[in-house]
Amino acid sequence: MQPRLRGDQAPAWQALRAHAASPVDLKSAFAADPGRFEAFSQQAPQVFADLSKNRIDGAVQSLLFQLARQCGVEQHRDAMFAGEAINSTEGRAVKHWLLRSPRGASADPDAQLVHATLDAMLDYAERIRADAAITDVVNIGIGGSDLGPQMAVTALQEFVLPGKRFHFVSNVDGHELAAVLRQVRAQSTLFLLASKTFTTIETMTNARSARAWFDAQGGKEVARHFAAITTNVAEAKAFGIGATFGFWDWVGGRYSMWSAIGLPIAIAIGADGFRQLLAGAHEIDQHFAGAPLEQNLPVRLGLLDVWNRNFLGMGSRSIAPYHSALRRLPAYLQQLEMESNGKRVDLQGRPLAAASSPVLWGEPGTNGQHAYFQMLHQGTDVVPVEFIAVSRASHRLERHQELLLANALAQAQALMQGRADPGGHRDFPGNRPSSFLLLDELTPASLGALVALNEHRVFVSGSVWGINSFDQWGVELGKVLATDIAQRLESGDVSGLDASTAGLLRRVRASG
Ligand SMILES: O=P(O)(O)OC[C@H]1O[C@H](O)[C@H](O)[C@@H](O)[C@@H]1O
Repeated sequence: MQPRLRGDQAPAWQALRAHAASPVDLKSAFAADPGRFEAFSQQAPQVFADLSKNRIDGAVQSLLFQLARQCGVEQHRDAMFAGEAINSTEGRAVKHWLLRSPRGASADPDAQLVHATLDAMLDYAERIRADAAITDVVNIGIGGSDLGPQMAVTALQEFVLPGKRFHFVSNVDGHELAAVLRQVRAQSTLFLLASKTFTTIETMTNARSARAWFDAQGGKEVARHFAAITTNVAEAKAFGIGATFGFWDWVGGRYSMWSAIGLPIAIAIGADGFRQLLAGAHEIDQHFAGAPLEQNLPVRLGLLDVWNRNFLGMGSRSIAPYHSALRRLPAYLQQLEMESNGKRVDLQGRPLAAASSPVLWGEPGTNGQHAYFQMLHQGTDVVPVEFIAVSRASHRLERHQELLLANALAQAQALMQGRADPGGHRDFPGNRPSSFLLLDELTPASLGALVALNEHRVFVSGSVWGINSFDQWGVELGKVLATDIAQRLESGDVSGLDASTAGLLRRVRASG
């Protein structure tokens, strides 16, 4: 692939800077243009998006599309879908999209393998679903081997098979595993050991402790109670596990819920449900691959993220899902965006001249309103908010859904409009941007689409920033140092350590 132009070196960047010097005032923009909502909203597969409450106008939007074209975002996208090794620092292709490509739809050489593994994984999931003796499924994994399955099983609780409980153990903190082990019995529990590398210290420690507990409980038939999901099948076999499901180095951890890492989801919602999740994501893949930039929602969202970050100087984005089942979505999106785009050098290893990933954070609405929305309305920092709402509820309780949706709409309106009050304390400045994503219903398909939409928007902003969104070297140093410190905690040796680490280590040992 041709080297691409980094966003800050593209001609459109300077033109956007000029526009940012006199940015849009939202209230006057709505007053001046009755067509603003139509112009800045769109229905994409499964997801409707209203971007009109962002501080953009037609000129900014078209410059952003120029920026994307000048940076070669389309060629970069096409290279990903062609299976090129765009994860250049690891020399890997990026093909999570292939995991949701329907049988026969892709000519990629790995397509058959993907479907054979998917079939085997879904068969296994159906067998576990039919096995009434298994009442508890404990997923042991961290990062991408935890957040996706946990987020999706939580989000799709309405679709979860009654009679099975799902637990997620990620932290090396033994309190987490101990709390789960107190609730389950060896003979009725299935442990899923999920780790792309099968070397992650948290997961291996939890896996060994779970296995020791199982043996101590007199657990029989280990192969029936432990399964593994990994790209490192040899290591999993060495652990003495029965069923092992593989995936491949071209699936990034944070992009892996579509692979066998999704096994807890498949057990929870069944093979058909899992296929719908994949189908929803595939709809967005096709949209991203084929829609013109001007009507391409992941492109529009990714460019908006660039605009807010680089031109309006907004350092964070708040995620506000107005559906309590989406409560793990902010955590999921944190890894997706911040591990992908939290980089400070470009593809050639040169320091970036412009800011990259914002900080993502958030809690479900309406809870957040009673906690930190104060800051969103009146704080000194302007934080763009992404509202995610679902039109139809799956419960029949009266009034709740209307009130929930009314609050989502009202918060977006209040951020935009503000309210003048010369008293100071009661003054709302307004002109605070937000986007509003709307799903008709929360289903496996719409969740799949929502997640894929976010994957691709992260691709787009990362592409404009000229970074590798698919490596994560920044997590390595802490892991190496923790291994050294773990040994020192045993031995008490503080030689060569900085004074702070040495002092803390002594204190921890003295009170431990
Ligand atoms: O699936 P594993 O190999 O156990 O990795 C689990 C997680 O840990 C790593 O440190 C990375 O930061 C994540 O991207 C990854 O998802």
